[in-house]
Amino acid sequence: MSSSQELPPGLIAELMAVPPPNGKKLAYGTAGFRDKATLLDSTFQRMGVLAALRSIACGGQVIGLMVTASHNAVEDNGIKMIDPAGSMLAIEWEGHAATLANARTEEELKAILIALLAIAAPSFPSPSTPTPPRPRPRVWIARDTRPHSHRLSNLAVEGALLVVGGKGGVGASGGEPGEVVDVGLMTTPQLHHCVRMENCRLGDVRTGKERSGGDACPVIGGGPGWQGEEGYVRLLASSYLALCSTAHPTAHSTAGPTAHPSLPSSDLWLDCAHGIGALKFPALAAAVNKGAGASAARLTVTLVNTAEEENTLYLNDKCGAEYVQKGQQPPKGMDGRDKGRRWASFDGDADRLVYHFYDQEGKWHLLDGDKMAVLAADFLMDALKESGLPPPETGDEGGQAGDWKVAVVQTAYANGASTRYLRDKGIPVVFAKTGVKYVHHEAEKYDIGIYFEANGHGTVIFGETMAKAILSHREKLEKEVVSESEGSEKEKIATTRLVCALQLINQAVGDAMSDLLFVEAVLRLKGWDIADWHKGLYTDLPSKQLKLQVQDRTVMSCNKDETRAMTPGGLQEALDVLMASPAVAPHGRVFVRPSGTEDVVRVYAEAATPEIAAQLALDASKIVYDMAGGVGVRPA
Ligand SMILES: CC(=O)N[C@H]1[C@@H](OP(=O)(O)O)O[C@H](CO)[C@@H](O)[C@@H]1O
Ligand SMILES: [Mg+2]
Repeated sequence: MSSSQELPPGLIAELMAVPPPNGKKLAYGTAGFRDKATLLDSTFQRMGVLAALRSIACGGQVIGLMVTASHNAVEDNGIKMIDPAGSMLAIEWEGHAATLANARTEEELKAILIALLAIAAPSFPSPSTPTPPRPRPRVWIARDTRPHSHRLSNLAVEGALLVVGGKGGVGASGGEPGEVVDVGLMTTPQLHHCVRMENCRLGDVRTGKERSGGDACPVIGGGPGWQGEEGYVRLLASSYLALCSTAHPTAHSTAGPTAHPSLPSSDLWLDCAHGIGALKFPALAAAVNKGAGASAARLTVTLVNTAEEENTLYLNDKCGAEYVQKGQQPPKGMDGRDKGRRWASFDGDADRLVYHFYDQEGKWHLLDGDKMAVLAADFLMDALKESGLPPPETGDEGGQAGDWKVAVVQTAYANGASTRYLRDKGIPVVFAKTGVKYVHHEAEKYDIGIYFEANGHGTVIFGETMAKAILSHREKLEKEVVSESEGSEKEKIATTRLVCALQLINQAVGDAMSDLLFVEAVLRLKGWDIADWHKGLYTDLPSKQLKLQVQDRTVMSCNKDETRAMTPGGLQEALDVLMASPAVAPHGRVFVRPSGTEDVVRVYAEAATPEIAAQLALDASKIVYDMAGGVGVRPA
């Protein structure tokens, strides 16, 4: 059993010297800890400690810490942990994070730290099972461009060093100190990628067995040096270019977009939300254009709302994916002169993406996460059908390729029209609670799980069996004697498209830069520009989102997919009356839920017209205000 003697010397004293914020119960929410930056010193230091212990628990694999508050205003900051596979922190450790962050006395700190050490590195007292050597912990820390991110990142580094050792300290490993690397400015998805790839390269650190060279990752297959930020750029640029090159010969020519007016213009306007995307996208675009030459794959990007230096003060201010999607409005820097231009918006840490444009009549349109989910699902289902991929090894004869499990995961916020479109095309749709960890976890249950929350956070997850099947199918096709049949050419193109998608799309987490390249490639392959995409799939039902403050949002609870409020009693019944009214039925729907990232209750309504949707949202807000303890001015 571990005891306080096992704790690194001085650890408790160091943590007691930086107490948690008064009167605050910290929760590790959908996106880690997130609050006003001035309240988080203790939390950052302790997350450094926790990351080192998590690394020991994971056998010395790299654990990531991302310092960001994503789409929140600049005065906020936050920190979230990245597990060895580049995924979000295992849900069972979220509780440990909250207990450690909220510990106020020496006893509370000792209790949680000893418990964590026992989990991370159980010692076996009996001589027959000698305690295995404790792995050397490894922690990588990255940050976004907020003015306070660097200072807070240093606190996390110091916290990690208290456990890892270094600075002359003896690491928890008892032997030589581990490693704490400040990898500096990165987008959140870049750190997810770097953590995943480094652990793929390391192989099983317990045995020290390095993976054979080139096998960068069991899911996306071999490839020279896809580790690190440079590897990230190399992987995305090469797979984007390979995807664009699968255009059917008749559709594209190397003469560039002007050769085929139906092709999208290579011009793209990118609203960077004054965030990290402005610093990181140019390197990716340069790598793309180095390989694109004058071909249709070329990207001519105009950056708007940039962040020239590290401490931007206007992060997400009247711009960025959250502002555009929630407000259904163009970002600053865009106006009616932009008719027909293809615009995209990142959020502050470049893990969310939405598209938008002014049509020739000067009307502004949003293409949100639902539009990307449907574009991706359409494209990948067609590629799967045309690839000739053999059915999964189901053990019984006669399996059909249709046995691969593909689904689009949506949340209650998905526009009803998108759900209808997918189901009408025979593409399975399942629902999950709102929050990246819920939809990501649900998507992992499928061979291809597609999820894009309406706010633009999303990705496509290929299961390992599916990924291996796609890669070996391509290998088989490449070895086949070149057959002139159109069928085999079609199979090759479709299979290559699946491989490129597998490698281009960030498998670890929603990634605005990776998603943008995927959309740009698919638009080129379909010969669509943004107006074609907007009208080529389905027409959104008008919708409206509101949020209001209540005394205590935990009085509200919802059912499994958050489409109905379970408490407070009577509230859902009142909403049902609104939805049953002749003016609203049959398309109108409204739901309310407590936010997991802000101290608000969110309201979403959609209906046949913008006016009905707005009125429905307002009437629902009044019911929430009256029945769930609204504060401030009653909605009117
Ligand atoms: C309506 C909405 O956009 N909700 C967002 C928001 O969660 P809330 O629990 O609604 O605050 O932040 C989450 C983390 O970024 C994201 O996953 C989710 O989609
Ligand atoms: Mg974000």
